[in-house]
Amino acid sequence: MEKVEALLEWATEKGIQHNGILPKHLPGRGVGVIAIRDVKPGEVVLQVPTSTLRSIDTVPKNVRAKLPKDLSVQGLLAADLALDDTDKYNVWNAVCPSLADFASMPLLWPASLQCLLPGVAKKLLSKQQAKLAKDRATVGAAFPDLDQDRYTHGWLLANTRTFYYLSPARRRRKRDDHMVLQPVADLLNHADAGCDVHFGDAAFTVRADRAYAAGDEIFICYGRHGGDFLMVEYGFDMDENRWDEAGLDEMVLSVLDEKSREMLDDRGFLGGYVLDRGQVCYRTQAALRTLCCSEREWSRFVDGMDDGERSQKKVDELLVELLGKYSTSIIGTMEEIDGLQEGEPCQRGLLAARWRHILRLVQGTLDRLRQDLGS
Ligand SMILES: C[S@@+](CC[C@H](N)C(=O)[O-])C[C@H]1O[C@@H](n2cnc3c(N)ncnc32)[C@H](O)[C@@H]1O
Repeated sequence: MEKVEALLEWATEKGIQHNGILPKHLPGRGVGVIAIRDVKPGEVVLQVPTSTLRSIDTVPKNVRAKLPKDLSVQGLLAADLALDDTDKYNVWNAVCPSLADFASMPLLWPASLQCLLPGVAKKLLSKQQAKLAKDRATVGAAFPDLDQDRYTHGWLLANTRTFYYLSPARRRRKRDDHMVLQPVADLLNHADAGCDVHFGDAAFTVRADRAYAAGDEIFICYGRHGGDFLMVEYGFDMDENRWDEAGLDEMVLSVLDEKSREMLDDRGFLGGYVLDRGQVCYRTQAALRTLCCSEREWSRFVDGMDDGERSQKKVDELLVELLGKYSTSIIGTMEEIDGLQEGEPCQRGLLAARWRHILRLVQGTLDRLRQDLGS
């Protein structure tokens, strides 16, 4: 762990205070941060002065001047990371993942695995691909000699390690312009609940949300993200995630006729169907109800004037039928993944894990519905 020690020495010189914690390699999670003694709830474990951030403001003028103003901040930070040939950030860079370490990101998977992603993840991936292609073309036009892999590496670092910091000087700028990179804090891994974090004008502060024993990993929460988002944006999924959701668009849309689609589109309810650990979303209830009651009754339901009780049994029966079919198709996809040789084991493993988590959500709902229906 010499690199980590060098980073901590460099960080301390820059005024970064770490208290009772240490970065450590953790199986399956790259580098993370662990407690090295018992930590009490509320204790400040890390403080990173805002003077150490890499942001839109620290990109050298010679880089910024060559790039158009409408380039995304992610694209700009990526250009800075890829073009930087000074040794200013060497110690920090040495602890960051290499391009090969990003193998689990679906963006880098072979197309044969990408096409087996769940629908929600596929949509997220296609937006991400378009964003990268746009940034790459813009930066490539200004810096034609820039190596593509170096740019992709910088782009993925910016994608997975930026924080949102509303700096006083830039309050009026658009949301994305507040993305910043910060040393040491960028080593904290994600959990669905984690330490309390606060960005003040002077520093980013991480406080223990609970007691940690020596050896426990210290997490922060990157946001209330479901597994599809975590997989595409960060390259991992979690076995336990209270915010996880399973997308149901393909399954629900496949049974809607033209008339139902029109009714739903008119009221802004076409697509975006999900279920989580507790329930099937209201949008799904509205969509399936178009097939289970009169148009008048449906309008009253979406206007909030009818609780839908009269049509609930029919909706639940339809759901049981659809979720049953969905389970069967997920099991088929998992068997297909199992027989594949394409891509790297970590890629196939993540894809299979994602489907396993979706299947668990779907089957949990199925069990509940069957119990309610007494079937
Ligand atoms: C901000 S960095 C955290 C530090 C990172 N682990 C490293 O090695 O530098 C975010 C990346 O960490 C990994 N990560 C974060 N939380 C994770 C978790 N709960 N399980 C697995 N990987 C995680 C993912 O690769 C993600 O893209």
